[in-house]
Amino acid sequence: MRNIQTLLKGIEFELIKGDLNQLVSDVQIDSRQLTADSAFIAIKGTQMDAHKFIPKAIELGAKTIILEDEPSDLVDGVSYIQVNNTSQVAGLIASNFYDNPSDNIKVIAITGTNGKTTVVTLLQNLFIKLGYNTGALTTIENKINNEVIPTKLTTPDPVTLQRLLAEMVKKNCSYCFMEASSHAIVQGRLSGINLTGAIFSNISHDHLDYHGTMKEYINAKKRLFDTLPKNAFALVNVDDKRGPVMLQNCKGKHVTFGLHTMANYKGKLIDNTFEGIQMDINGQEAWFQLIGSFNAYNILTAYATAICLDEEPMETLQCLSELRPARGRFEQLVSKKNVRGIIDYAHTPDALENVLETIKDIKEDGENIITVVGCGGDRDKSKRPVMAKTAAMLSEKVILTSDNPRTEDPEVILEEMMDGISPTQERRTQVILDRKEAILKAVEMAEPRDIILLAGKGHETYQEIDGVRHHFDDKEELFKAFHS
Ligand SMILES: CC(=O)N[C@H]1[C@@H](OP(=O)(O)OP(=O)(O)OC[C@H]2O[C@@H](n3ccc(=O)[nH]c3=O)[C@H](O)[C@@H]2O)O[C@H](CO)[C@@H](O)[C@@H]1O[C@H](C)C(=O)N[C@@H](C)C(=O)N[C@H](CCC(=O)O)C(=O)O
Ligand SMILES: Nc1ncnc2c1ncn2[C@@H]1O[C@H](COP(=O)(O)OP(=O)(O)OP(=O)(O)O)[C@@H](O)[C@H]1O
Ligand SMILES: N[C@H](CCC[C@H](N)C(=O)O)C(=O)O
Ligand SMILES: [Mg+2]
Repeated sequence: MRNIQTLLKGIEFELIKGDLNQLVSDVQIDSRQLTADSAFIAIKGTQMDAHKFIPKAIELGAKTIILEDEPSDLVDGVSYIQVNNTSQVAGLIASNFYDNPSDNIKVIAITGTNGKTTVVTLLQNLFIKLGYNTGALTTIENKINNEVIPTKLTTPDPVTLQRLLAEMVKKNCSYCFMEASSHAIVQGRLSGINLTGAIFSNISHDHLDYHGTMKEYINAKKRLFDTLPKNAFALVNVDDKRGPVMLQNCKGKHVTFGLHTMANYKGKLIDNTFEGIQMDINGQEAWFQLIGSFNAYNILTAYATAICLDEEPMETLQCLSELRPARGRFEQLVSKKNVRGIIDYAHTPDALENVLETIKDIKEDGENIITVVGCGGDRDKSKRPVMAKTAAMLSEKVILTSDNPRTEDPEVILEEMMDGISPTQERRTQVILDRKEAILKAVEMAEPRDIILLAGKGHETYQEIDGVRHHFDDKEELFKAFHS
């Protein structure tokens, strides 16, 4: 139990009614999770205004309400605290409730359109190898050492995030590596975290449905660096023209990496094969088990981060070279007929282009690429024709199929993808709505040595249709198709 005064440390507020010495048993932003004597933070979200749940919250036992708008009825025995922006202070309140966990664990957050999960996974596995208890918050799952905690978000909500950090501190973790999605940064899910470092991977077309314009999307990512403390490091990719933009108003220690630009950490891709990549990092050559030229960036990022955290260069390289890729990122299966299947989470135009370019670089003449791809519903519609066009430009054959339609009509999503296909490409493009059928068709069409790319769903083990997640796993379907 903590008293309200402790929870509000460092926050501007007004006590409308009640007692600041009141004890709080828990903090929640979701009225459905409330228990007796908890504090409810009413957030104005994108779908609804949680102020309407305040009466329900009190009924369920909330004794403290943190809000923006004063309600007409004030209930006796309940403390009402008014703040400017509940969404932005939720993390601070939760941090105070959990005893400011990020003062006792080094938290490093990575933002960028692509590569976050890969880098966080590399870093967690690297630091475990280096002997540390380490946590990781990723799109795939949250982890405390090897313990898996399932998640539905890339960056947890602000209260869950602080609770997870507190759990990591309890389990003696020295580090937490986490993804900071642009949604999370804008919604203040990271507030209350005292960051040790922030990383920028890259930025390209995504999430314009949410941010509106590329400028706003870039600004969202930049906010992570604008608010970084002086003693933290800011590690940015200077091959991306937005890398230097991230550093413009950043008080932290500026550190750069790149493959093509002068940087503190300089990498060079030497060889790129279906088994791995050979690269030079600051004058030292090493072999890595991740595939694809874009992974040279992810490896360089993990290396640079480790050195920023005072690890020894040779030991770091040695451990990195032993690591496997994250689930659903360029995972390969080869059939008896010698068809290569690749499962990859490319769900943005840039990722799809990178992964296809890399396959083209590695493959031999005469080997055809068959790409199976869809686009998610309730997500940036403007990606749809671009991703279809990219697939058609860089593959011999394309099957457009369903991804996670969520609340949208998958036929409409496919029509919007088809808008990106030119009349000449149409002859090499098929539309098969059922993803399982699409995968079967690709396998049926493939000749020995052809390459099938299943893009967009990577590690996901579900297909979300009308709000319901049905079991679906690209890797499982490909395996079955290869053996049927
Ligand atoms: C668009 C978006 O980002 N939405 C996130 C946001 O919810 P919201 O602002 O829309 O909330 P809302 O549904 O309007 O509800 C407002 C408030 O009412 C509360 N509520 C709601 C119902 C109820 O009965 N009682 C109650 O108290 C909710 O807990 C919330 O605090 O804040 C919630 C808590 O943090 C998130 O769960 C929710 O993620 C939704 C499910 C989502 O799909 N988000 C995606 C777009 C997302 O965040 N993606 C990024 C990754 C993108 C990437 O990897 O590229 C991520 O970080 O996962
Ligand atoms: N550094 C990179 N640059 C460009 N593309 C990349 C990079 N790393 C990975 N990719 C591509 O992006 C896909 C997603 O990678 P990853 O899951 O690591 O990114 P993410 O940033 O975590 O994505 P999300 O926004 O879904 O959390 C990969 O499957 C690959 O196709
Ligand atoms: N984190 C990304 C994942 C997209 C994955 C793709 N399979 C889709 O459903 O669109 C998002 O929420 O936009
Ligand atoms: Mg991710």
